[in-house]
Amino acid sequence: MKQKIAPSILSADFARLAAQVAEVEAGGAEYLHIDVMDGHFVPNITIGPLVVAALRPHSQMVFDTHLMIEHPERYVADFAKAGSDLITVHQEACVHLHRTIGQIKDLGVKAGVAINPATPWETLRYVLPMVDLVLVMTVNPGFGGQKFIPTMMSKVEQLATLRHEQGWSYEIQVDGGINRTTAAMAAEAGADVLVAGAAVFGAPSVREEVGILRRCARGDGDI
Ligand SMILES: O=C(CO)[C@@H](O)[C@H](O)COP(=O)(O)O
Repeated sequence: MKQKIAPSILSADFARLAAQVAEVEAGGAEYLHIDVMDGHFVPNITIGPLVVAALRPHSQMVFDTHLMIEHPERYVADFAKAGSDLITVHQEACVHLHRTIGQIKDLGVKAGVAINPATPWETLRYVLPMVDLVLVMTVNPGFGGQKFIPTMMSKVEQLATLRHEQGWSYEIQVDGGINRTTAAMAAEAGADVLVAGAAVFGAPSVREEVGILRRCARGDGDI
């Protein structure tokens, strides 16, 4: 299986954001992971729909918007209008998760659901048939450059098994601490989409690192 690579712009040089996005796209990244943080659900504050809309004309990648915000239902329409192709909300931030996922799909974009490290995947049991993506956080959300939590791989394995057994179609995404080593671990567990911030944007060649991570995920070594 060929894993998709989703560079996280959280670790990009924001003064050269469009150029950095172009570099990862030239490197073959399929998704652009856009981390939206509100200073409430997570301690950090990042960007809003204006930045998504500004980048949209510059890229053909799937705009994968990860909302780490409280009351995401208030903002999903703005992010869809700005050009997001996929909007992921946190289970922990949604009082009415089923309704919010339905709201995202009604906007004509793909819907994802994310879980923090302490959240069991079983909490998603009744929304798994309706989501396009499940994001298993492999760090506690809020910051780039944190250490991968390997025990999260059992969630990935169980979600992959359940998908197979039930004939569901969600992609499994991992996010946090993904590098040349952990990319292989996540792929082995069954992850389809690998988010990577520091590993991509901190690399000597941003463009080449996308392909290197993909090859590492496939077990082809770190060259
Ligand atoms: O959502 C988040 C952090 O909350 C991530 O998308 C990070 O941006 C990943 O960064 P690295 O751990 O790959 O540096």
